[in-house]
Amino acid sequence: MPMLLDPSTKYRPYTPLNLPDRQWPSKVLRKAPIWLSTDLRDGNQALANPMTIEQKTIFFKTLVKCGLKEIEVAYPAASDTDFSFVRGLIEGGQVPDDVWIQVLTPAREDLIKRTVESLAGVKHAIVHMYNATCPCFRDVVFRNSKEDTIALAIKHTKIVRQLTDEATAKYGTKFKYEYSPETFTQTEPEFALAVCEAVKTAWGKAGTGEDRIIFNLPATVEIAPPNHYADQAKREKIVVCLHPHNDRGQGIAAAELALMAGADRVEGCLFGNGERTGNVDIVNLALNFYTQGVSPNLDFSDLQSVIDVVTACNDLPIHPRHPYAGELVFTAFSGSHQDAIKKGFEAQRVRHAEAAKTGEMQYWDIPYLPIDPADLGCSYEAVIRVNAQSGKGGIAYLVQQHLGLDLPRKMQISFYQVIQEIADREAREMRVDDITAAFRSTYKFGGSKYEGRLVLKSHKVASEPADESASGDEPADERRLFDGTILVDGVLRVIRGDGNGPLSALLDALSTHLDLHYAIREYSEHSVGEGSGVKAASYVEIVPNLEDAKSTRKSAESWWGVGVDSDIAGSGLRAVLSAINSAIGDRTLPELKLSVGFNAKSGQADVASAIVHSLHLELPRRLQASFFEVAQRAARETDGHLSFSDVVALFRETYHYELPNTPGRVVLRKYKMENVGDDGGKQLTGDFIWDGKPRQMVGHGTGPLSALLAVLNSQINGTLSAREYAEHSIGEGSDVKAVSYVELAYDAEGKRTTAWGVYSDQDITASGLKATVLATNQLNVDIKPFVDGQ
Ligand SMILES: CC(=O)SCCNC(=O)CCNC(=O)[C@H](O)C(C)(C)COP(=O)(O)OP(=O)(O)OC[C@H]1O[C@@H](n2cnc3c(N)ncnc32)[C@H](O)[C@@H]1OP(=O)(O)O
Ligand SMILES: CC(C)C(=O)C(=O)O
Repeated sequence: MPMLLDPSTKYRPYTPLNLPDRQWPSKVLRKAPIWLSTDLRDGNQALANPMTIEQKTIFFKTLVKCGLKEIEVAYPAASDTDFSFVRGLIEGGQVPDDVWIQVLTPAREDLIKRTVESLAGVKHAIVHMYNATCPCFRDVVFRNSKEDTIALAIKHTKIVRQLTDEATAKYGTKFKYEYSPETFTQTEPEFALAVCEAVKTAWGKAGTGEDRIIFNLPATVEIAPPNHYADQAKREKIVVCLHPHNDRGQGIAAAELALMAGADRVEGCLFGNGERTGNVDIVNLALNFYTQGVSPNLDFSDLQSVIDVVTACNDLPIHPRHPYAGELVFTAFSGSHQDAIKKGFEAQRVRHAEAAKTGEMQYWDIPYLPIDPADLGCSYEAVIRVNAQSGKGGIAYLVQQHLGLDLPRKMQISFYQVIQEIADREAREMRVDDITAAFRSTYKFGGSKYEGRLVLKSHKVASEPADESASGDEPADERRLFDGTILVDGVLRVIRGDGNGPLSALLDALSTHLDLHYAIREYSEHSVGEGSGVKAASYVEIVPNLEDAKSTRKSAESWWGVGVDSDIAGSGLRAVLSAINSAIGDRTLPELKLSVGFNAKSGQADVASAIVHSLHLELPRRLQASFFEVAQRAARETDGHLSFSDVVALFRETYHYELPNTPGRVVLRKYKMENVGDDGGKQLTGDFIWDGKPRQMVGHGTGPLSALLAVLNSQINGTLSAREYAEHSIGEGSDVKAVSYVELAYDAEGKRTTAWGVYSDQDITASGLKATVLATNQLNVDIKPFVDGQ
């Protein structure tokens, strides 16, 4: 059947009230009403499977926890379950002293008796009686005249009065009386008033404060706009109570307008459960007050646990778009919303910091979010969710929240394209984990799982004065020398470069050693974290290094990279490698080939690469230079060529590195290192072998090496001194070892000779001492003759 073209032939419009001097539309709500939850009655009676006693008990406790002080707990005459539930609450002492339980009864003597019986022994109770008053019910359901209807209400009010007086005498119960002209909204207003007047007289003890009679105005069926309902909510020394239903979807509006018109109390259910389209939603109403800065006197700070109880007990879901409580209400998918929320949070942070200084109010003012989700116990996790409708702002917000990285605007755009492409291709929402994983793998960021083809293993950046001759009148900037070990497709390589800063020095090294020619177009950085754990985050945009600076700057192609490190130069270097990893894709990189000797093509760094790759030794720069000379000499002495393994074998031989039976005139067999004095001085007591003879000797110094040098210098003519010392670890976990590099200078008879010692040991002090002994044995030291007994 089609819908009617002229519905006026079937449906009568409501009759509006003519109140030309109504004032309430300009009133503002500044105080929350008295709340009554009727979840356990009106809500319960509307369920396909009414709640069990256990469910009602859990629900009741939740309502008490939320701060409800008046709770309609049952229609006790309806069923044994409802009656027993009320008895259980009272006998089990589960009703707090400041909570009034309310019970509903129709205007029938047998049912009123049963109802009041259910309340035996309670401290505070509200008996709520109803009879329908509108023409349709008078004519059809009760077949009563107006007079009969009033008489019914009077008679049964008197019965309630008598029974409650008896209960008060017996148990000391304090009662309130609530009367509902059911179907109030369909009743002639003047008749509803007449019934209420008659009931008030019949009750006979309506007073002030707790003795006020409650007149409830049920919108049993919502039939008119909310202003019409509000027009009827006038007050006269009574509690005017609202009981809105939601047939026209106006329950909230009707309650708010009627409160503006002067009502005092609202009956409703959590999340709007109840007959048909439900009762007015108490959570929604209460939080509307809250967001106007008015305390609702209810606590929904753990809203999810309330949702869990209510949905389990009612066996009804909450719509995902339900105000305040729906799963999606604090969620923004669309780009412009996300962007506005992100900007809103940033601006609010600044505004609140300022207000904290001046003592001004820190108001909540975030686009699209009328309430702080945190006030309801929700995290911001769900606020911004990403799908193909989302923009850069929301994605950047999630990266900031979850990785602590505040991406520069252009990088946001670049990463947005990555996410957009995945979301579109896979036609699905991108969860936070998807986004952070995409970020990590795009920028090779965050640990070995996301490593790229180039990985920075260790580096040093040194400075040296720039070439003065080239600098004109201005003082010359310092040049930076980059020395690093990087993993290139799994092969450790030493690379070196120089530039006017650490990043350009790295780019120079990549250009020299790996044929990668890029320039930096944009760079920014910020700190991450606070206090001693603070780190630096750097972002770079690289472009191909083209012939001229202008084309380079204007390049259409660019790649972004990010790096985090406790050291700001380190974070920049990592950011450059992150960007380079994106730029190279799967392009083939030049392999490490050694060519030492005649027509040599390999430099010091290539030879050092062979050592770091095979032995994991990151040689100090001067040792690289020294060993390079050794290698070149060896190449000249052979056929002019050294293979990769020849170079490694040559290193081992030259420095007796990890060879058995290390030869030498001086051997340190055992030692003991002790702290002496108050200034951190060291005393070394060592079992030595000097020219084959065992000797125990003691030396003092400011550290272990100087204590050893003191022993050595006491036994030789001339002086040994440490020129350079370096150390690093090799391996990981329980296999970790320390390797020490010591360069000694020997000054004797006006001549200086130098030599390196390299030693690895699980004990870092031992590695330094033994490297020093090895260096000593490389030098032709003049050992003093031993005097017996020394
Ligand atoms: C709008 C609301 O939400 S009102 C509350 C509605 N809630 C409920 O009805 C749930 C609980 N109700 C029940 O369990 C039952 O209906 C009971 C126990 C109250 C009564 O059961 P029964 O005696 O079997 O009657 P029934 O369920 O058929 O109710 C209709 C009778 O009550 C009468 N009635 C209905 N409302 C009222 C009232 N407020 N006052 C007096 N009588 C009433 C009807 O006129 C009808 O009487 P009739 O049999 O003489 O024609
Ligand atoms: C009994 C009354 C208050 C009622 O529930 C209604 O009319 O909706």
